[in-house]
Amino acid sequence: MLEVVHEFIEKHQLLERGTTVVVGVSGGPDSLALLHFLWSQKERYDIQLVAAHVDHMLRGKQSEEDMYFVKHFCEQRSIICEATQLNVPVYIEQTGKGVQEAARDCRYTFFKQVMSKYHAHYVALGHHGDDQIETVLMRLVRGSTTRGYAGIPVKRPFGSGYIVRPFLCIDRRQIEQYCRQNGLHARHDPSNEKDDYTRNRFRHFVLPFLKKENIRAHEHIQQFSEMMSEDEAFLEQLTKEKLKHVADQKEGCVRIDILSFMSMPKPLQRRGIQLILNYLYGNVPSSLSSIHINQALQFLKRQHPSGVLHFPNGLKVIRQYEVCIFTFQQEQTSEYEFLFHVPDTLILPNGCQLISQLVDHYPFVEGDDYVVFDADQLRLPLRVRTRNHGDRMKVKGMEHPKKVSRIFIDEKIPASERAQWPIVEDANGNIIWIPGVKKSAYTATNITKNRYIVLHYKKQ
Ligand SMILES: Nc1ncnc2c1ncn2[C@@H]1O[C@H](COP(=O)(O)OP(=O)(O)OP(=O)(O)O)[C@@H](O)[C@H]1O
Repeated sequence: MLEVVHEFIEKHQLLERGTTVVVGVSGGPDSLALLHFLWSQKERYDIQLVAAHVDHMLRGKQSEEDMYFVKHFCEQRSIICEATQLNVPVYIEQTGKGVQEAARDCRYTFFKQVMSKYHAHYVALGHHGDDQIETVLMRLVRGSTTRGYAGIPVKRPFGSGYIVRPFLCIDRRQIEQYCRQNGLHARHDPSNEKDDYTRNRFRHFVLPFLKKENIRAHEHIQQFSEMMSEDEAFLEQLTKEKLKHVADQKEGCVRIDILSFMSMPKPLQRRGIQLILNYLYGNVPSSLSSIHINQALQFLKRQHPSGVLHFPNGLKVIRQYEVCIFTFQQEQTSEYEFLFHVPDTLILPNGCQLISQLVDHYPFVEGDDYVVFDADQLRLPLRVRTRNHGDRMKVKGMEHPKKVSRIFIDEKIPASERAQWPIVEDANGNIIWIPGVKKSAYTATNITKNRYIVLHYKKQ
């Protein structure tokens, strides 16, 4: 086992000579073996060690005992130990995060503090080859991004240096063997047994089958993960270069030229969307998934020239003809004007739809979201646009045209929505309908004909 790990460290340049390594030690077999391994090899690598342990205060007395266990283990070997108790339950209450995510947040913040205190270059963690199998399979089954399918990275930037995982090349069985050979009696975390965590179900049901097929399955999955990471890094770089020509970003807003974007090869389109989302979110929310990337791609491809997609945390994807804008900005001042054919479905920048239909009898539809016109009286084509200064409409049942601005006020349309509200006019420039608000005098009065145009305003 030792040689395999040495080769792996060498291959990925996981440890630089003369540096300090913080080892995250939970007290379980994996991280205890890692600490012991690096301690026994510290002359070979010329490294200083600091063990870092976090009691997440989730398992009462038992997790406190884990902390004393790690401290004692380090004392016996003169290893510096930084141990702390962090109140994860309170953090969960404050943030509403899940237990695993919350514990991880707290732990990683502590690792950064320890790193900075000791000017360390590395945080070494005890993830191993079986963790890798579980992670890759779980992501394939649940769906993830291309970067996600690559699984757990061997080395990634973190704080003032890197997180490294020297044990990804070996599996649980080899670690247990190492523990036995070196007389290491690790602590036992009962939450690893429960089948109510997805990971544990993969561990208990899928892994034994794979190991039976091939005892070295972890090596192959690790190779797959490394190949995926390399391919991904290359394609991401390529995407970044291409994006420079089709997108521009300013003040938390990205604008892309749709035609040029869609002329990029498909694998770059997908990564392009991912990069834009990474850039805008900074920390991509967990509610964002590959489904959103697919949605955005479909949205760019479809026939309709306009519309809005709503993504988590208030991010909007707005399509306006040949341009698509990704933005968190609330106020969209942009005016619009669209031709509105019959029949057609128009998706408006406010996310609502306008649907037109030609029917052969008078439809008895009610409310301000529907309007019916006599097809022989209406001058086509229709247009849908935002309001203009001085707009007036002949309101049904009123003698004089009424100012559109007055109608908005009387109908209590929120001021913030008026600039984006659709107004429908005929080919003569007469306003024939304010969808969802008011009908005009141009609506059909004779109900015995056989050609009517029905317009429907479908709110989100
Ligand atoms: N409470 C903790 N304090 C410090 N480091 C931790 C802690 N929990 C996990 N780690 C680090 O993160 C790695 C992965 O954690 P994970 O919870 O997936 O595994 P684990 O079951 O805790 O592994 P181990 O056998 O090391 O206990 C651990 O191997 C260890 O390096």
